[in-house]
Amino acid sequence: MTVTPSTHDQRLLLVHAHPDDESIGQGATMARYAAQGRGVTLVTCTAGEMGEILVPELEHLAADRTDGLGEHRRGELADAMAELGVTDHRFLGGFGRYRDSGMKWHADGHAIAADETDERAFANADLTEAADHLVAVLREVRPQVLVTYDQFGGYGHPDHIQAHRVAMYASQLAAVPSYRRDLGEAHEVAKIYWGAMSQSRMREGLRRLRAAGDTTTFEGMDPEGPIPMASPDEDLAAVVDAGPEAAEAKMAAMRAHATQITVDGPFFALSNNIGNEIWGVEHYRLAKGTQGPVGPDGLETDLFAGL
Ligand SMILES: CC(=O)N[C@H]1[C@@H](O[C@@H]2[C@H](O)[C@H](O)[C@@H](O)[C@H](O)[C@H]2O)O[C@H](CO)[C@@H](O)[C@@H]1O
Ligand SMILES: [Zn+2]
Repeated sequence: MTVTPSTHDQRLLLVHAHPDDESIGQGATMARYAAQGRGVTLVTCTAGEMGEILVPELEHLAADRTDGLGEHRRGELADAMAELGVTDHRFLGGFGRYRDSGMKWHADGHAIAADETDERAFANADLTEAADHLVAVLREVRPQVLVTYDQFGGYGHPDHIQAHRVAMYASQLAAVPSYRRDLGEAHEVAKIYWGAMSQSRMREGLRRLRAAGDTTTFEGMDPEGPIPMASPDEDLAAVVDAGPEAAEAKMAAMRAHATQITVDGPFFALSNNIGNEIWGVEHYRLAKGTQGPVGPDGLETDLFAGL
């Protein structure tokens, strides 16, 4: 008799660069899988120390002032995990081991991006050393499914790109029995997915926003023109429609990241205009493994399909 793992034996591990990425990218999937009793582990590579601060009374936490934003976002992340029902969260190498590298085009003008000599910056980390921290977690948790960014980090943030590289490299190293036996017994992840945005769904959402008279959200983007950073349908392998409860949990988790996401910002404009259900639908590209049973659209509806 083939013994198939119950949902309680199924484990998903996600690798993200900053607190907030997990909720934005896969918050609904995380909430649904946690509610189903599946194991959900989040590894966050930095504490987001270099982020902007959208809450005026917290501006003193900025990196070039008290540098307290990382600790504050640690709390935001804990609140977001509580909203999603996720109980296993780790910082890569421990809290503060790797620092947010910043971005050159910081919204309020001062470019607080780490330079290439800043050894604390995640983007400058030694790839093998960073991957080894993740090898230890992969060999401990032994997930069947791993989720991270594509090679561009979704939109090109250096920490996202580095998180992709660390996740993909660590998944290979973890599977080699003779590699770093001190980090645990070898484990091969069966399926790896990259979070993705559906070009057709984004186009549909933009059309509805513009039809509802909203010309400011994603200003300048033409619904009939190119949709940056989105994947054509033929590149997608899975769509998780996590349902309304998970969508609400995802929105609550995004709200928890209050220094990064404002409820009147573009993240919420879409749902304010066309309904919250859009947040419950999350798309994926398959980077490793075999696509399991699919629906009429040619997409899996579950990341453990076929396992
Ligand atoms: C979603 C995400 O990856 N956020 C990152 C990103 O934040 C952006 C950054 O502060 C940029 O300067 C702003 O213009 C933009 O609006 C923000 O989304 O980069 C931050 C710094 O590395 C990081 O902390 C944040 O989590
Ligand atoms: Zn990020």
